[in-house]
Amino acid sequence: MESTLYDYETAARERLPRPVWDFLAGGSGTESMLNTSREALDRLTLRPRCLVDVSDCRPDTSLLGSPLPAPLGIAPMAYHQLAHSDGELATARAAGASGTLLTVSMFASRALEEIAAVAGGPLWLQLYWLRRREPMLDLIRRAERAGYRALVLTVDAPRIAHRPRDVRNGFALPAGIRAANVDPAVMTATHSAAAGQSAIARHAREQFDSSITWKDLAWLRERTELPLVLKGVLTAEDAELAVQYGVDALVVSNHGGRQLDFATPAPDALPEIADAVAGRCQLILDGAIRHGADIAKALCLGADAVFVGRPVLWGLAHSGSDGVAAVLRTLMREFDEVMALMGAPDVQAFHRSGIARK
Ligand SMILES: Cc1cc2nc3c(=O)[nH]c(=O)nc-3n(C[C@H](O)[C@H](O)[C@H](O)COP(=O)(O)O)c2cc1C
Ligand SMILES: CC(C)CC(=O)C(=O)O
Repeated sequence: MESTLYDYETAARERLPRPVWDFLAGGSGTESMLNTSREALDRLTLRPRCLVDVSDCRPDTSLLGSPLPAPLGIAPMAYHQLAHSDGELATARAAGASGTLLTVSMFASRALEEIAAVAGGPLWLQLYWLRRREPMLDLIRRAERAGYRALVLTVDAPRIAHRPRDVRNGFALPAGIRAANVDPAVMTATHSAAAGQSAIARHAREQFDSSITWKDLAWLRERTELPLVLKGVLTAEDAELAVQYGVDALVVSNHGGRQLDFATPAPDALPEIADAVAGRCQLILDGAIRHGADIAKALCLGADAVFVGRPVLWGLAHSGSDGVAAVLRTLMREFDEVMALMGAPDVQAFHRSGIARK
């Protein structure tokens, strides 16, 4: 197996058709944001403590009541079948092998129930807010019945941003890959794009409800008992509102550089958000998590856990379920080592004093 996550990236780039690679790897606008979260994490150095008993490091934790083997989950990503024909089933099997949390995208290419049948770890379901609310409520009911443990509403995508690679490639979903869980009547335009258009962006323009506000969140809150997570929050102001509206966790995220160009890099936004919520809801950081040390840095900045995105798709493209399992194992092995060498025997031992800025 490969030794770092970047080895899987190389393999995935070699294996995948160019337009698919560009869809997975690409960003919005000038693509300036593809690197900013990485740069923000790289600016942080770790401040280790010595002579701490680390003979029995405990990386385990819990998110919204679900025990996890490490403060690590899989970010929601659409259409895993683009990377491997087994799609989300392969991802769920790999995540389940270690009990890792998998967030299933609203636009998963396998059925929610099929994914639940093979998953050994906790599952959350991510939603975009559609103009037609019934298909969304239908999905929520199905997720509740299938044992999903939380809903993740993505709030940084009232529309899908201009992504130049997809536009250049006229990106549309290949035949045979589709959103397996959403009423086909709502999945307009995903399989054909005129030159100079992205089918994904056009679909979102036709079907996403860009008029929703905090009031609608209250409407959603009333319709499900599942914990509610907002993904894509980047300011203390919105974090405060989220707490007031009864949100249980936030994913501090700039959507992997795929939405607002020139947004605050998520690691830079995290401390003000952690200060604002002061433990009233749990916090997850996503974007550019590529090494176990990034998990440690996120915890020091105030996160309870991180989500990893593209590396999971690299693992899928490399070797399906085995590749995803290897990506997760690599991150956990690296985190375990960082814990020992940082003098942090458990996840509570990470504080802001554990990092310095270069
Ligand atoms: C191919 C792809 C598809 C994605 N699909 C979704 C999605 O359906 N819903 C969502 O909330 N975020 C989606 N995201 C964003 C991820 O959840 C996550 O925020 C981002 O990928 C994290 O950055 P990383 O890839 O650098 O780890 C997607 C990202 C990628 C790369
Ligand atoms: C199908 C898209 C709406 C998902 C995606 O590409 C994204 O959220 O970045």
